Amino acid sequence: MNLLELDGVHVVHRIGSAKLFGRAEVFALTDASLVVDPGETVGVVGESGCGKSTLAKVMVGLQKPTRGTVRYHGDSLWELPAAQRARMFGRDVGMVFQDSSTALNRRLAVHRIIRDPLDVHDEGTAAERDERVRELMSLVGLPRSVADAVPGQLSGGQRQRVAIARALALRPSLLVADEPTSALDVSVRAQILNLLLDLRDALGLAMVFVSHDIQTVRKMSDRIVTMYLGRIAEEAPAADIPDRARHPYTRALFSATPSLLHVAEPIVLSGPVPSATAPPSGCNFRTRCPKAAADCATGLPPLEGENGHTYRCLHPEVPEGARKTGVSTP
Ligand SMILES: Nc1ncnc2c1ncn2[C@@H]1O[C@H](COP(=O)(O)OP(=O)(O)OP(=O)(O)O)[C@@H](O)[C@H]1O
Repeated sequence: MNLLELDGVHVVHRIGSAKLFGRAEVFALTDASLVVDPGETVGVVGESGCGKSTLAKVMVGLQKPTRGTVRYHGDSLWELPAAQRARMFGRDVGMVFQDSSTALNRRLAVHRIIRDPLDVHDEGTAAERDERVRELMSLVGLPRSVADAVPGQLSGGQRQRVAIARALALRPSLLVADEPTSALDVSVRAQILNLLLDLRDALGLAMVFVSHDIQTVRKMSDRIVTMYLGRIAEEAPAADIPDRARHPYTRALFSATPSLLHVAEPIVLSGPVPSATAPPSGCNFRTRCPKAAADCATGLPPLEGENGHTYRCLHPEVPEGARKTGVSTP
């Protein structure tokens, strides 16, 4: 059974006021279907505003889908009673956010922050909780000397270690990390990424790793999902990305880093990213796609592909030819 399954999930935000300038709809996530299996790492990558954080929030139950189903261990989460849903998410899914300086309660000492989920879920005796906090601090490489410090007294890297310890307190099966290193100094990033990899292996965690840094996503992930303007463009085993990528957006994203995708010239996308309030009809990438044709404007491209490598594109790249010549012609 899948650990987590998203089936046709849409998230639409209604913004504005009917009295002032009128209401608008923001299509933050459109028809997202995705499975996370026990023990695997799924990397989610895409430009700013493409819906990565929305997808992460849906996965941890912080965002209710406007439409579609989220199943955890086969149970449809939003059909469960609220208390049961909260218990399930609280216990079995941990989340680490981008900016630990705002995600952690700045008035609480480190040991209280890490202990909080144990208290909320009434886990063990007081002595067992204290012991678990000591164990978690050691697991994430925090010295005992910072147990009484408040977040403001810690370095950015130490704060992120506290956030990771708290997320792991209840021994979750899944850790969702949303840009966990983008607020950190470059020198500290590798340490936190290595820590996440070590913890994943030691604890057998499934992990969803969200980032706009494609190099990092590629290093961390078993499978990679590329997102564009609220939609999943392509999903593939990490070994297929970028060389065997079929969606032009995936290739464009990776061609910006020549060490990852060798093309004669980077594929420069034309025009701005359209607004999420008025995404283009048909394939929403067509207004910037080097391979766009007239048929891309009508209807959502069907999901194509096999063996865990799927994409939505009517004119996909042909990997062999593409590897030799860059972007192939439509
Ligand atoms: N609460 C909200 N109300 C209105 N619009 C929202 C809300 N949350 C997100 N959005 C919009 O939904 C879209 C997707 O946002 P999201 O934060 O998921 O993207 P992202 O890929 O994580 O971006 P970034 O990399 O910049 O964090 C964007 O257009 C964003 O402005």
